[in-house]
Amino acid sequence: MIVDETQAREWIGAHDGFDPDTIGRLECFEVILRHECEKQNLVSARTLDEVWVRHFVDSLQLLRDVPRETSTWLDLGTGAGFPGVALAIARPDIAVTCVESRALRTDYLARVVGELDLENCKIVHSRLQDVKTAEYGAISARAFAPLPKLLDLSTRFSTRDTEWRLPKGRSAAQELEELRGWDHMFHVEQSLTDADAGIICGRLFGRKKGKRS
Ligand SMILES: C[S@@+](CC[C@H](N)C(=O)[O-])C[C@H]1O[C@@H](n2cnc3c(N)ncnc32)[C@H](O)[C@@H]1O
Repeated sequence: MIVDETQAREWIGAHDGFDPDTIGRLECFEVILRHECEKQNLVSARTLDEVWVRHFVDSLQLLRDVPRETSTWLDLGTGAGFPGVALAIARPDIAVTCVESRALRTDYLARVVGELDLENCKIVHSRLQDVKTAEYGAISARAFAPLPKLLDLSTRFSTRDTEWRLPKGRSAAQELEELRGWDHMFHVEQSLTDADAGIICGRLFGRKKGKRS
């Protein structure tokens, strides 16, 4: 378990799958995030004492067991940049598309992308419902929507090979247990940043025949 900011930095710095500039870019991202938090409500105030654990590691742990050749990633409701922008920083070889409906947030996200020169990160200002359908190698969503609604909205971006990574906090096991009407190979993985939190991981094959809920 990663419990403090020092451990979080060490975990990221020691990760041989991440870009060598990851720590430096995350430091720049942190500066912009803190500055922006004085102007708009982006993350809960108490998590600003633990940005590296609660946001950076919490985002980057989603790369665990994602095949190295994965080249496209869709992040739903990116908000302050999590997990989408953090993933784009650590993995410049993945084209990350971040969808966010609120203009104040996408203006800020576009500034982050510009200042960090993140050529692999595309910010889409739109409701997810209005985004053009395309297939992605991986899909993530943190604090976006309850699982059935999330799948309803985003299954059109998935193939049978798409890796889903859905941090769900304490409700992960229950949300998965209660999911009905979908063929999937999801399971819950323990979060590295919170002993009580889980991440729904795996693949989605589509709706069960004849089911609508
Ligand atoms: C609770 S925040 C989570 C933000 C970020 N993923 C995080 O974990 O820090 C949910 C975000 O999803 C965005 N959102 C909600 N519904 C959306 C939709 N239909 N399409 C795109 N973005 C949406 C909201 O504007 C908000 O920024």
